[in-house]
Amino acid sequence: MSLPRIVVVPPTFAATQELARTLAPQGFDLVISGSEPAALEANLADAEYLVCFPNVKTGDALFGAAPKLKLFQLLSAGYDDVDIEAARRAKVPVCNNGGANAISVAEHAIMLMLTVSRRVVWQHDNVSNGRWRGNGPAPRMYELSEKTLGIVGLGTIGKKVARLGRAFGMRVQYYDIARLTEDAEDALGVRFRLLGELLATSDIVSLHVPLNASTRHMIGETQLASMKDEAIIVNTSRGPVIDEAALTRALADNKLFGAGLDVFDQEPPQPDNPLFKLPNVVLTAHYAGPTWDNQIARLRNAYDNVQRVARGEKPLWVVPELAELVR
Ligand SMILES: O=CC(=O)O
Repeated sequence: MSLPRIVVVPPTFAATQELARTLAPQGFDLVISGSEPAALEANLADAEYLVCFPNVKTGDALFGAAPKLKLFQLLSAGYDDVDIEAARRAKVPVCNNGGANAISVAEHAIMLMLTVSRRVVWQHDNVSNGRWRGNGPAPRMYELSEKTLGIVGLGTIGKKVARLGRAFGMRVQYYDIARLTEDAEDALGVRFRLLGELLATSDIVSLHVPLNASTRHMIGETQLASMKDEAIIVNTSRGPVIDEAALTRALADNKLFGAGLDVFDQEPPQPDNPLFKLPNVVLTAHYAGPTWDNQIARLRNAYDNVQRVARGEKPLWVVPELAELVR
């Protein structure tokens, strides 16, 4: 009898492909595939499980090529690029990585808060170009301690950011469509605020919402204008959650102290993106997630879910839009 097939589409790094092999559970036929539709669809013909990133092009063609598919297991937290309606038609549950990257993304968010508030890029540029502290007066720099951190989206990642923020001595407030119980808020040390109140009263705002129709451009010109003059905004979620043009204008006009951005409207951004010229931004290349520790953690979670389904159990971390498929 042939073994159940898992198709894994890892990122292109050779080392990660090796990791995908090393961590794979026994008792399965493991196929490492590229993401090009033709090759992938050929590999999917007999596959019961697909483990991949959302850069795999989903749609009726992909699900049609995989008639035995029981689980579409993402290595990512976000699933905004996945064709959820096609998955629903094919009756295949889509699962995310179960919070595997919460630590890496939360640490990255804190790193962006620190590098923006301490003007690290300006300092590095001066020191490494022989200017030591620069030619003019030093810009203002801030501590995190005693500042108010506003977290937008208190899921697994947002909660981790809250804990780290508390460890830095910050007051932490949050906005989410679902409010915690008062006991849970007390245990985490956070206070609920409506979005408008949160934006107007936070020194640092950190975004941790999924991208969907209600979060696209949830931070636009009006919301940016309502923020404190010296506020910092950090985005490690998805670029389109912020109106990038409005943010660029606010930063250029010094309406905000600065921004730390790991995600952009378009990735990679165009070479003439005006954000590149601004002194008050720190930009990273959508690298908040993929630490090596996280590559391991998310493959482990993915394979655990595969084994769960293979045992006849329900998968964990099904995206809410498809919850009815596993009821
Ligand atoms: O962007 C990264 C992820 O969604 O995990």
